[in-house]
Amino acid sequence: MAIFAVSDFREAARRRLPDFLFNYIDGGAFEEVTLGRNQADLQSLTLRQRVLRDVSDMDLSVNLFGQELAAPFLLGPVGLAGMAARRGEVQAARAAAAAGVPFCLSTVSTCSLQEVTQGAGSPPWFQLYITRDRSITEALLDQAIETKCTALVVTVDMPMSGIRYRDFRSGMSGAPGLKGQARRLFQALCRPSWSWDVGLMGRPHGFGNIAPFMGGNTGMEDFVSWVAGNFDPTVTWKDIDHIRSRWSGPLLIKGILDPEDAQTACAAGVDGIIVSNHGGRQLDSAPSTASVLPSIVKAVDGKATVLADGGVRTGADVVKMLALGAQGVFLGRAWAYALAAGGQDGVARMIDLLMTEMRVTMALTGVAQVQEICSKVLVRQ
Ligand SMILES: Cc1cc2nc3c(=O)[nH]c(=O)nc-3n(C[C@H](O)[C@H](O)[C@H](O)COP(=O)(O)O)c2cc1C
Ligand SMILES: CCCCC(=O)C(=O)O
Repeated sequence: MAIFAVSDFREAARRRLPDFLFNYIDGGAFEEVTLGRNQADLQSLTLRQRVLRDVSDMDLSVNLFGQELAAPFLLGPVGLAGMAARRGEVQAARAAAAAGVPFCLSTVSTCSLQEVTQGAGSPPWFQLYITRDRSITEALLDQAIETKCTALVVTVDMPMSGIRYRDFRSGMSGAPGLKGQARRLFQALCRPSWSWDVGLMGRPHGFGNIAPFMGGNTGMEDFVSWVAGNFDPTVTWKDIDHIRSRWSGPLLIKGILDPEDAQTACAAGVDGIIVSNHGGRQLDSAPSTASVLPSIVKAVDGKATVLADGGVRTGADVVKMLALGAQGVFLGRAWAYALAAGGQDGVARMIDLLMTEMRVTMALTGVAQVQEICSKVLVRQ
């Protein structure tokens, strides 16, 4: 199908992926209220059209943590994204490296940190989950240090995995044993081009970084039960202090949605905060990220770099997040859909598309430099 926008990538992904995988990527927690709010609140913001301001000298580049980015967005951590296409995270990381934007590898990727680093020719950012068995967290942290990852993102909004009814309904989880396997196999057989590309059921992939800790188990239900058993409800700010003492590079906390938590994060010495509700996959009925971003930027008061994600599907959405005070934006589903639809080329195309949309949006709002984007590009409501 012809692709012009991220919404087309989503439709192409829906057609190409087996049902359980598309719904895992596309879905959110419980009734998906927050998932809907993220996009709806961004869409409800009105941009201010300005004219006759010479916007010919356009520059999208930004510097984050001493790293030069070609555009103010990056590919955020998406677990199991690698199942969307053969050696998927390597393909996405290559597209990101070629475009000059960072790629952040999830703890629960299908390709390992080593494979992604070798495949892309440079180390990615690494996203760390703190596991119940802290020796796993330590081992992952050691790997990130050895690999010289360019930033560490500690995700803190998952002391417990959110409940996603779509995963139950599709057979991704909640249908253990043969029944679940048979359902997923049937869905894969209905998607021959995906099955051919990734190998039946993504089997050759394994579960990258966590595979060594899964005791030789390689099935989807093994993954789901590993996750359920290893996410740790005892996590506190002390764990962040510990990670801060071990990690000297840029440290970001992902999953902040409250100004008080943002201030505590600054006091813990983090370099960056990612305002995120995990793409509406954790606390359903939590506010959209766009709605809380300005109050968090105010609370942080320049003590850390504030990034944001949630519902970003267009270049205009990126501009809006920056207008609300973010210094950079993480993409989630946008790149996962593109990877599913077209592998490395799909992700490259998606990045290019967002850059083009940003340029046009900036030109029509009368700004040429990313640094000029501020609340003035929004119509006050
Ligand atoms: C399929 C999927 C898997 C995800 N896995 C992770 C993960 O492993 N670690 C993490 O920190 N965030 C994860 N996230 C959350 C994303 O990093 C990001 O916060 C979210 O997708 C942003 O919302 P958006 O997809 O609407 O842009 C995942 C999101 C999706 C859609
Ligand atoms: C299943 C939990 C790990 C991946 C993740 O963070 C997500 O699916 O949102």
